[in-house]
Amino acid sequence: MKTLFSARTENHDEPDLVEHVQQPGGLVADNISAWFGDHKVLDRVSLSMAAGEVTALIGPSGCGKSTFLRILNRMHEMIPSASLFGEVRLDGDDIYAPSQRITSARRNIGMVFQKANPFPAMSIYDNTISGLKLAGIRATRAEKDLLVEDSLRKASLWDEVKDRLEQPGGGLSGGQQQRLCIARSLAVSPRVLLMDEPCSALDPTSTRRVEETIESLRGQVTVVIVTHNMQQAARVSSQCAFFLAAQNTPGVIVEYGATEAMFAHPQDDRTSDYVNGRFG
Ligand SMILES: Nc1ncnc2c1ncn2[C@@H]1O[C@H](COP(=O)(O)OP(=O)(O)OP(=O)(O)O)[C@@H](O)[C@H]1O
Repeated sequence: MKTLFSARTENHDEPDLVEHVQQPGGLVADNISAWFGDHKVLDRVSLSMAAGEVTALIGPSGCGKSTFLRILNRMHEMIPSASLFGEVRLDGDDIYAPSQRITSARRNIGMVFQKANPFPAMSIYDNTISGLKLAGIRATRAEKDLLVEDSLRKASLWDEVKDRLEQPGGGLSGGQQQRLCIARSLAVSPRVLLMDEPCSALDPTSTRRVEETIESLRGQVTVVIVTHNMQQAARVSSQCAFFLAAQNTPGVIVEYGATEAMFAHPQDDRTSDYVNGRFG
């Protein structure tokens, strides 16, 4: 992913024009435990998410997949009662180290939510680049034009909206709004994109478009996606982690590996039961 724009870095007061290239990052979660108050919801979960690959997190409701995802970009700590133990490293750098700014984690590790959340009254153009200001990135109009087109193309939305970029984002269909949110995340050139059930509110056609978008991002950004849809996990991911929380116990990863192998020859009976729809 290569984008030309000016960046205000955390160490400089003045923006300077840089050729900004962000490669996909390898993400490692090491020994993660998490709590809401004294309710422990994850127990010593470790997972490597390979750079440029798509990793799917699957498992029944309530086993801690979304909590784990939020820990990967420091959103968990926004919940007042929430706490965690363990380490998350992006290409070896601990994102929770005291020297690391939360804004830097968010910039490098973007997130797309279950429900599309564009700014409804803001134009499609401005929605796409709305993350730049927050990320401290400045760009000229010409650079923004390039970035808007590039991001909307990556999100497979450009052809549908190129003639109405000044119209409000809220006027798009649900599926288009979700792809607009993906474009908005991509515009700040993240190294990792987290997706929390991004298709659960979409019809089959929109779901297919989002899956095509995910497929096209392979190699450009590391994707971690939570999904309840086993077919979707099989279609889009190369790696898969199966989470499970047995009754009244915190969530753990039961099995992790190449998606194809996990679906064809699961090692654990519980994985087999889940991927074959026998529970959950
Ligand atoms: N904000 C919160 N406050 C208190 N408890 C929470 C909060 N968010 C989640 N939990 C609890 O943490 C546990 C894990 O929830 P989480 O949403 O991470 O699971 P999940 O596997 O993503 O579920 P789903 O597939 O239904 O989205 C559940 O017991 C849930 O009730």
